[in-house]
Amino acid sequence: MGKTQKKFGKGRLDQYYRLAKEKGYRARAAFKILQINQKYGGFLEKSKVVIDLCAAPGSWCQVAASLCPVDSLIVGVDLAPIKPIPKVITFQEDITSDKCRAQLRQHLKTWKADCVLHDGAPNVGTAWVQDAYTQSELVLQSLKLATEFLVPGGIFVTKVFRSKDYNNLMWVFNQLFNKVEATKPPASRNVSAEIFVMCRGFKAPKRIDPKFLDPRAVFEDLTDPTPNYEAKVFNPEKKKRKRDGYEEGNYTQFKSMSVLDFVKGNDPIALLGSMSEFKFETPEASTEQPVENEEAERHEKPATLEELRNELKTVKKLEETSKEIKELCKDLKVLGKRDFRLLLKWRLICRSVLGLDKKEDGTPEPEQDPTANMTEEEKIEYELQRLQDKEAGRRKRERRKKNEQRQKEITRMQLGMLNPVDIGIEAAQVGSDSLFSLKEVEKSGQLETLAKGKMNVIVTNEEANKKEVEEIEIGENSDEEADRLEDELDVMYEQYQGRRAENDAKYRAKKAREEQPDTEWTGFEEPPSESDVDDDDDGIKLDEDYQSSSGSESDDDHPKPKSLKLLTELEDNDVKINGLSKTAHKFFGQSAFKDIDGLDSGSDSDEAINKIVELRKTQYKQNGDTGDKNKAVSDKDDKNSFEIVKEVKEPNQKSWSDNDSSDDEMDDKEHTGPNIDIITAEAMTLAHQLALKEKSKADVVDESYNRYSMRDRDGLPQWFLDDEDRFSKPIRPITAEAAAAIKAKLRALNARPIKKVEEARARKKMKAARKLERLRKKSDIIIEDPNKSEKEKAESIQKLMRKASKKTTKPQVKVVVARGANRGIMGRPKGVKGRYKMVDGRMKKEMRALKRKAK
Ligand SMILES: C[S@@+](CC[C@H](N)C(=O)[O-])C[C@H]1O[C@@H](n2cnc3c(N)ncnc32)[C@H](O)[C@@H]1O
Repeated sequence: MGKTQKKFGKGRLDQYYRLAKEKGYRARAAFKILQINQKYGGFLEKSKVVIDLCAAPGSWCQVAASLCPVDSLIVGVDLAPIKPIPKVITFQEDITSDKCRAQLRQHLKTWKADCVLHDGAPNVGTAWVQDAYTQSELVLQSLKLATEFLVPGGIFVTKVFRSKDYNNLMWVFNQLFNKVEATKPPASRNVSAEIFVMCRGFKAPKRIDPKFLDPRAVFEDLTDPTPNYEAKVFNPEKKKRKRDGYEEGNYTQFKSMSVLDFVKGNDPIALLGSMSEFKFETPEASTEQPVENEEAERHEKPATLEELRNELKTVKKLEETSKEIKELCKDLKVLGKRDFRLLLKWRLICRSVLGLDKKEDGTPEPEQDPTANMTEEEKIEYELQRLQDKEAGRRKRERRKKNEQRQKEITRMQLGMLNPVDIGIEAAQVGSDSLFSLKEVEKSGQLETLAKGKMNVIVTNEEANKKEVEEIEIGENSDEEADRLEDELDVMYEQYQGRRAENDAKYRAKKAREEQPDTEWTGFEEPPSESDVDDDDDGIKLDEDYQSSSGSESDDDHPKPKSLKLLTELEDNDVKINGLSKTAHKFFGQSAFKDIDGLDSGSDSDEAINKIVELRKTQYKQNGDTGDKNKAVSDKDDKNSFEIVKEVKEPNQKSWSDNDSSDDEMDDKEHTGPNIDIITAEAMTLAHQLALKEKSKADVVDESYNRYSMRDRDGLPQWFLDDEDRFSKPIRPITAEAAAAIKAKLRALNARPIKKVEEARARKKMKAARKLERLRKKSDIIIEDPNKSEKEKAESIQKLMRKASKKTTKPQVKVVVARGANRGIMGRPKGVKGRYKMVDGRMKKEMRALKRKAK
């Protein structure tokens, strides 16, 4: 594929771009210096020595060469190589290096420059590694060279960017030049932040204060010679939020602050989101990144250093300030939602210990018993309210837990994970109360001990209860707050995803794909009726997949409502059908149990299982006898598996045995399943293995029960789940044959002629056919001519054929490249006869670009 050059960025194909091409300038930047030169009285025409700093590709040098007096000296330097320009000396060097200065000196000898031009911009050349300087520093470096090489009264033209350094630079220019003016030539795009500064009348002082040319002094010291950090801590100035970049004076990504600021601050979420570290130091010691301390501002009396130290001591001493909390504070950027929640809970504790907890409106919370001033009746009411709130909180937690459980169950059902545990025994009971529940261990505070390997420590019931009570108490106070914060975090993540979707088309496409239901695994699906497919949206389809997995009988027994929602379906999960739990009922409702009558009538399970075994045996026999096409893929299947049961093939159903040879006979029209094209080496490997019977359907199903499929997603933050989905997936083996097959397939695909070629061929064929037709007609007329003898007729037809088969050659147009002696000439180039066409390297690209634009 040809590399298409981006020509539309910043509207590259503007008039100056075209004009530069026309005039043979190497860059449109040439017009900037032309316009500056024109505005300031044609200083280039009077300059006998010109230095062009950061000159590549060389358009400013070209302009200088054309405008400066004939015998003038023009020297251009750049990090990137510059192709030779007549009358210009160029070399490749970093303008900030001593080598560059030495080389300039060598070229200039004893002369001084009338004019120093500088159009440098870091990271636009090819030498990325060396481009370490910022624009402002580069300007200062060029000024340094200018001061060394300029004649008194000389001119310095430089490019600066609108930034906070702009004023400082202007200040320095004004110290060294008589007239300093900023200008933006029309050729400079409005969208660009660049401005050109015209410095005239170099003062050429005998001694220049090195500070003027020292970036540290110019960009920092001038703005704030003696920063008073202490003042910043105790009387933090209100900073304006910079929505368009880094905070002023803060260009580092790593931000740390005192943990006290976090505890006392009003917006813990914002701090958790923006900071990298909370230090266990007083704010005094962590002044590198002064932050807004609104709390301190709100206080009438700012805390003294001594008070801060005491507060920090108290916080450190707290039992809750565990090792884990300290660890979490060290790197906030890697924390997950659970960690944030821990930190926020811990913050609330610290706040209550420091007596900082205040209501939103600022009124202090009553510190003593709130019922102290109440009447007996009020006390009872208060107590009732408290208990009600407590109960509501408990119910809310329970509800959430139940929902999570339900979600888990749905996922299991969707994955087809039906095992004895799920039949009759609801998975809910296995979750949190199980013996090895880490949550329980964590709650009882034994996680650390377990992690160290001391398994013999046993928690007494009393201790565990005490801890639990404490936890609940803390939880109750902060639960609402934590819920709110959790919701906020979720919203923030959603917003982030939204922003990403806005900017990233690939991401949007991926999300859209993810939202499509997975069509490859149809499970035990019944063929959906046409109306179902047409009417229902994705959500309902999911619902129906789920429904259909319960087999066709269930359809008869319980007529399926059209828009049955999944949640409503599961809400009455406890309902018993035919003495079985709903899950069990669904399991036995699959088509595998279709022919077992006893099941529906509620016969006992032993009887049902006996029937299944019986049925399996007969099916097995049948398969063996008749060599049934639909027999299970492998005979070495596990004895207990149901694969061996003859599959009732529905016309629309696509099954694993589709790759059997019998399928060749299947009518294509009938086959309405998805036409799956094998495009990955993994899939091809699997297909080979299945075709060669190296693997059975059961193996494939078995393999799908891996550590990735049983992933517990409950309570995990979405960002984490997203990451897991991206990176934590099984690596399927591929064989060399499969890889070769896919490669060959792709090669064949690439070798296919593109549509245009195919069309051209067809046109050619059509023309030939038409020509033949015409010939036939003409020869018919000749044959039917009664006035001609047979000989004459034969001659005429032969003549006709000769004429038709004669190749018509188009007159050749000679292509002359406008290079060397032919460059820029008008009229016919020397030694060229006949038709010719002048071309240059750029023309082709330009024409293509124009066509593209016109399109
Ligand atoms: C906008 S281009 C200059 C265009 C030039 N005036 C022209 O008309 O062709 C900026 C140039 O600055 C150069 N540059 C950036 N940092 C440099 C450095 N430290 N030393 C020398 N050249 C540098 C880049 O290599 C790049 O070619």
